[in-house]
Amino acid sequence: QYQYYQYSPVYSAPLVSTRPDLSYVFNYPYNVLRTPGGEPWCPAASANQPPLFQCKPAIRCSPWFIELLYNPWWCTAADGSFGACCPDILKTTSSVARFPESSKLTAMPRDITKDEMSRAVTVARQHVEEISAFEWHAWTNMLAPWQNSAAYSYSATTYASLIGQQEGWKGLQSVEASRKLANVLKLEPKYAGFALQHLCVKETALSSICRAQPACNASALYRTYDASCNNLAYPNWGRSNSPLERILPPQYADGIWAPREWPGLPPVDTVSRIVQDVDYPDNQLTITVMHWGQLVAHDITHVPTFLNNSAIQCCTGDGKYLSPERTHPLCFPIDVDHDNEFYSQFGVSCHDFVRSVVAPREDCKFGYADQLNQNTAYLDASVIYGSTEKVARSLREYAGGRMRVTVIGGDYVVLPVDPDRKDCISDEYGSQCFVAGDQRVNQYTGLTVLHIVWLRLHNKYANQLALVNPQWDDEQLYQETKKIVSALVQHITYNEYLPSVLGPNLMEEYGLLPLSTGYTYTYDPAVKAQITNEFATAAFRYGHSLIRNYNELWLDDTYSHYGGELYLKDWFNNPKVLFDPVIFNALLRHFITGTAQNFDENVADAVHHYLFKSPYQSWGLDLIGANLWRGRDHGIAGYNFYLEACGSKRAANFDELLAFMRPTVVEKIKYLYKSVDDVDLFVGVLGEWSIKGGIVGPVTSCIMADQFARLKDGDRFFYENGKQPHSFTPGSNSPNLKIFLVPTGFYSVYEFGQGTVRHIRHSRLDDPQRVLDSIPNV
Ligand code: HEM
Ligand SMILES: [Ca+2]
Repeated sequence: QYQYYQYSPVYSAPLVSTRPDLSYVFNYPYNVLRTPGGEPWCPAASANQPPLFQCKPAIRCSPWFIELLYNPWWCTAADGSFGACCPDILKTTSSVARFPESSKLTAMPRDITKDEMSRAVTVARQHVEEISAFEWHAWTNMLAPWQNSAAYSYSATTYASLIGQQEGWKGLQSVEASRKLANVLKLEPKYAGFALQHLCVKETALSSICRAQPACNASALYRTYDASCNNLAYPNWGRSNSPLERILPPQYADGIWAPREWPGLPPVDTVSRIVQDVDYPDNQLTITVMHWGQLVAHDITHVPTFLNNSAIQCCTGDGKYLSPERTHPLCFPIDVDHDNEFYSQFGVSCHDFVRSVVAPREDCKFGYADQLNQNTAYLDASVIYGSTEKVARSLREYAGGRMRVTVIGGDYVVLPVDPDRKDCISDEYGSQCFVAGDQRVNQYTGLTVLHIVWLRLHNKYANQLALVNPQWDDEQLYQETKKIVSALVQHITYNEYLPSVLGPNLMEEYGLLPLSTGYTYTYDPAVKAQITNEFATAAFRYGHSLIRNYNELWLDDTYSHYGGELYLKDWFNNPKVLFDPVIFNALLRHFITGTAQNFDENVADAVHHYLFKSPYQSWGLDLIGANLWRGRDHGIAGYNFYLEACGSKRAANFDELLAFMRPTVVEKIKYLYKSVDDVDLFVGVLGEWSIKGGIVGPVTSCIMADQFARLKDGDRFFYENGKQPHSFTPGSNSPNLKIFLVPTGFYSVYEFGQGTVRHIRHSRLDDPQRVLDSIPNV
């Protein structure tokens, strides 16, 4: 029943390997290293034999989980706990910046006159006003998705916040003006988006759309709410509501913003139909790997969709096309094949889909469209605290450094409920939505549970800090706690999550492994810690393959009372069950013991056919189709181009893809795509062979490792970063200091982060009961 990862027969190393990997560590003759009594022991430190091995609490050896699984090397750690022998990481060096920004500026065919420029701007503005006017038309004709439809829930979790909307309308003006200019200059699509970058928006009537640079306080001890000023030279880098970065230039049909759509490109529904729901539980990963991935995704990226007065409707309630005059100009509905095995049962031919918000370009030049990231790009726990000052402030209690909570029955603590947010499905309790640092908190019950755990953890630490630091006021308690909590989120991600996904070799190569002791000094202000479009739109959506259809509910800690299943498809955008502590605890138990689905091209029906299904419908939307369509909406180039960017040769034909992708996928797509260059990037993400020791494949891991190297080396506040005014101080045994320092590497989350679900692998490395015991109630 269990599947092992499928490694490529041909291919097993990272695409570009410029530095030695750590595999020699595991060729170490460990089985000779035993005491005469047969007890395993760890070799002593030795100068000529780095890296040094040590017996540590097992969780600190989690980057080497796979090696430990096959070559168990257990020992007793100094604190008497169950330990493992693994290398010490004393220094990391990153090979980040693989994708140096290549200047693709092409010459302008001729100069443009002031008059032509201002005419283009005027026409663009008129066009944007017409779009706006449609809103009024939609409003008066009651054109909006029905509140109990999948389309409505989809919009509820993806629509733009107020700032996102404002930036979006600015971005739209710049994009529309670029389109007009490309027409005036008769620029070919291939060059238009580049040539126009010679022209500054600032010098036109649109100058007010350009974002100002905030003034920074270089000695500030804490992160700003919106991540501005993290990079002192480029204070807008990684800031919320700024444009995504790109690894490769886009391939828009018109060179500016028309979706990647040309003759021969197969409909995304046809491509999505190669995906099936086959139940292969993973033999190594708990379902927490899936959840943690989603939480990380929601910390670092949220590309919202357009919205004005209300949610935008693109199809009728029963999945048919609207007439053109009733279709919103920012709709980009998905065509469902008439012979789709699933949707044809319900006569569905149209899936709601709204285009992503575009932002004014970072340099405020004209040119191709870049999409907006509404969240802070840094892994700074914004998923818990918010990505803007307004949201962050609305979540604080303003007493004792704590966050607002809802307390039910005296001691059951959940997230605050927002009486103004009416977009969740819930009957018994009315429409009750939780609020958190990220807007998508209600998307799925499991995700909401993680939000609650972290909220409680914040308040637990704030209370502890207040005890040892009675002189601290609310502000200092909040900021110090937030600093510790964001350090934990980073540590868990780099110590436990990423090694599972990328494998230890790539972790080493990109300098991503947490140190065993001391600080890192790899912070480099030239590293741009923005999220890449390829990462958000394709690579990091790999996690959709790990989703399972249901959670098993065990009602007590001895796992003897089974309470049935909680089906994902029944609980989208509906947090109602979490008002019951029994369900909350049962879900946590499942996080620890339940398996994720195996990573492959099979995806759970819960998201492939029932995404955002409401209780009043028998079908939902298709996340796989949406991922593919989103890639085209963002103009993401084909998989083949990323093979090249990651250091390989482009595949000349479909057979050459077999070195990178599983034959089960290649055999199907070769009949769908005309050219191997057309294959959508997300198809490659799902279809690639796993790299050794990791989950994802060669190109996906290349895009992901680059991203997480940016988020480490480009983050001035990265928890391990030393020699900064805000750096954590090293650990100390002094009782007063112990709590509020996160000494880099000296403590693992195991010792420090009691109360977090940070349990990535199966029980070999950890004791589930201990994790459960440590989840704080308050
Ligand atoms: C129950 C689980 C999940 C559900 C229901 C879900 C649903 C969604 C939806 C509806 C979108 C927006 C699609 C679009 O319109 O483009 C999305 C985007 C995304 N998902 Fe998931 N997802 C889940 C789990 C995950 C996991 C496990 C990961 C990663 C490990 C992940 C990573 C992402 C990323 C990176 C995006 C793009 C976010 C952005 O930039 O706005 N998701 N997901
Ligand atoms: Ca963030």
